[in-house]
Amino acid sequence: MAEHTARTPATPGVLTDPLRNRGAGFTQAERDELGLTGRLPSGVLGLGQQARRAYQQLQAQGSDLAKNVYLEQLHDRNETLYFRVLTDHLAELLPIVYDPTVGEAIERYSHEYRRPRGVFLSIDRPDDIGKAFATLQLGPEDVDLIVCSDAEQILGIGDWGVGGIQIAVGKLAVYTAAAGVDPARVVPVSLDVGTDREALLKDPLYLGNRHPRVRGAAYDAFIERYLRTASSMFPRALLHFEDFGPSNARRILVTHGDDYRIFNDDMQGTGAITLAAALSAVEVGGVPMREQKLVVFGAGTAGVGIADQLRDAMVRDGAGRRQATAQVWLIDKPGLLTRDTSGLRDFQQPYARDPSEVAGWANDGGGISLLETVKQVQPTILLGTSTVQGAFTREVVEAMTEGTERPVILPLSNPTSRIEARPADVIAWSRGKALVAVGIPVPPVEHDGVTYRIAQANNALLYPGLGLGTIVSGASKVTDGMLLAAARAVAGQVDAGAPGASLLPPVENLRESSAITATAVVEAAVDEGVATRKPADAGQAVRQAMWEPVYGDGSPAP
Ligand SMILES: NC(=O)C1=CN([C@@H]2O[C@H](COP(=O)(O)OP(=O)(O)OC[C@H]3O[C@@H](n4cnc5c(N)ncnc54)[C@H](O)[C@@H]3O)[C@@H](O)[C@H]2O)C=CC1
Ligand SMILES: CC(=O)C(=O)O
Ligand SMILES: [Mg+2]
Repeated sequence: MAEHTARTPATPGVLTDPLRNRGAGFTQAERDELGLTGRLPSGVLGLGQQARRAYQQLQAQGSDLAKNVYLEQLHDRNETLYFRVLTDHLAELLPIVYDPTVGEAIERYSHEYRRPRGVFLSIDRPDDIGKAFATLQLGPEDVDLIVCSDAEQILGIGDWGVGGIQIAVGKLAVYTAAAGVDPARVVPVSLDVGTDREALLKDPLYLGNRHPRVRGAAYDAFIERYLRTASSMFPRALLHFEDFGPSNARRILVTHGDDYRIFNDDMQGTGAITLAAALSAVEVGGVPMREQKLVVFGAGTAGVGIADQLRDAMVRDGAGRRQATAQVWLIDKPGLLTRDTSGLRDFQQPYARDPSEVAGWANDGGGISLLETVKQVQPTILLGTSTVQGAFTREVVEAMTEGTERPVILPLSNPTSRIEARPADVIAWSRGKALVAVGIPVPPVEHDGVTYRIAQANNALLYPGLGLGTIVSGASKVTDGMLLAAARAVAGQVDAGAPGASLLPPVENLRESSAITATAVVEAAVDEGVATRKPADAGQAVRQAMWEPVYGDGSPAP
């Protein structure tokens, strides 16, 4: 077979650089100037026309996964066009580029693979971290944000090895579409430490490291090296951690949170968006925050991250710290967690109950159940972060409704196949009393003549604004005060009191909502003394910083 030689016809670089490529959007003058003469059909389309054509092509795809793949290919060809399509149809396309379809794309990564996006760092080649980042050819001032994942706990679907790069890509797409974070200044990273999923290890097409997950000192050293290298090469970058396993997620944040500008979305972002939903619910339900009683079903990264933030909110509302901690009950695989539960993890310990307190509770030998706990405790809030579909049964919801006037029920597990209860069932079983939020987009529910809009308590409603505020303020870290400010800003955008009203703002308004959240975060960063930039008008600074999907000269596209 003939080898390609140096005489192979070249594709002009600008057509293969998604950040600069405009395809048929290049004007004749631009084509001449950029060496594209004769390399495109004669017609010149405006960005709006290109976006309409791309949207039509998208509609022709036969499944959500095919739409995700189509959009990723567009992303790799022309980022401005990709983001124009995404922002024009944000509510419709968020579930395609992000939760829940991104879960499928991750599972299918090695099979659907077209071309790489991001930086792939391997635990087998730790010396290459700096070299890999250097290939980006970006300077110390050029990066605002890096999202990394080691993919041990992707959404609710577990360990997906190198496919986890797509959660970093998806999270970054949302940062840009929802909050205008500049896509030229972000980097998705896969931290490939191996995988424990047999099916991947045996799959001949699997593209990641073909060995079990490396744990212990070698893992910690790899993470530390990543943090050191990323933050010394890109000192302004916010380092977002996504979908790590529970013990690593927490340990990394606790160990390094004071030294690096780290944000863990599954703990902090999820905690803050759930706090926002709870703040809205408290307005409706009338029970003050300091008196809330929270049962967490699924006491992992997200569940305990949320518990911590709700406990802190109770303390700020006047409860003593011990008291507030005692108003949280954690349930995991062994049932209600008590101090004598074996295998209790360190972050669960503060909430473990005294065994004498629950000695008289029903225990079938398999532990104290969710239903028994709800009956005994009469909680005001029930949280699901377990990945166990259907765990919130009719009996559980009815017991919640008997115990409190307006129960707050939050089945937050993703994707759809993992949700603890369907919102329509929760509304029906609670006779319209429950205040509900879930992790994925769901249509409104009709019950007894009322239309219930179901809030999407997904961290995507909060982290883009939080990240933008962190970038605009140049905050040296993400403080609890910034998280609280973000939660309050999100909650402040809704009036949850009207019948059937949502607890959180709609995704349709995400760009505006993120701007409001980012402004509050900038102000909090200044107040907390961590801002390195202190704009006189935070709102104006945020809006000016928001990247728009338009071509070069910034003029609106036809
Ligand atoms: N809505 C949102 O914004 C977010 C939702 N999540 C969702 O929350 C879920 C959990 O995620 P992570 O906390 O990251 O995972 P994780 O693995 O850290 O936590 C899950 C916990 O549920 C427990 N669990 C499993 N089966 C159980 C059972 N039968 N009974 C009681 N507990 C059980 C596990 O032992 C573990 O402690 C996922 O579905 C994820 O998609 C996570 C982050 C954000
Ligand atoms: C939304 C998200 O971060 C998760 O489900 O893991
Ligand atoms: Mg996550």
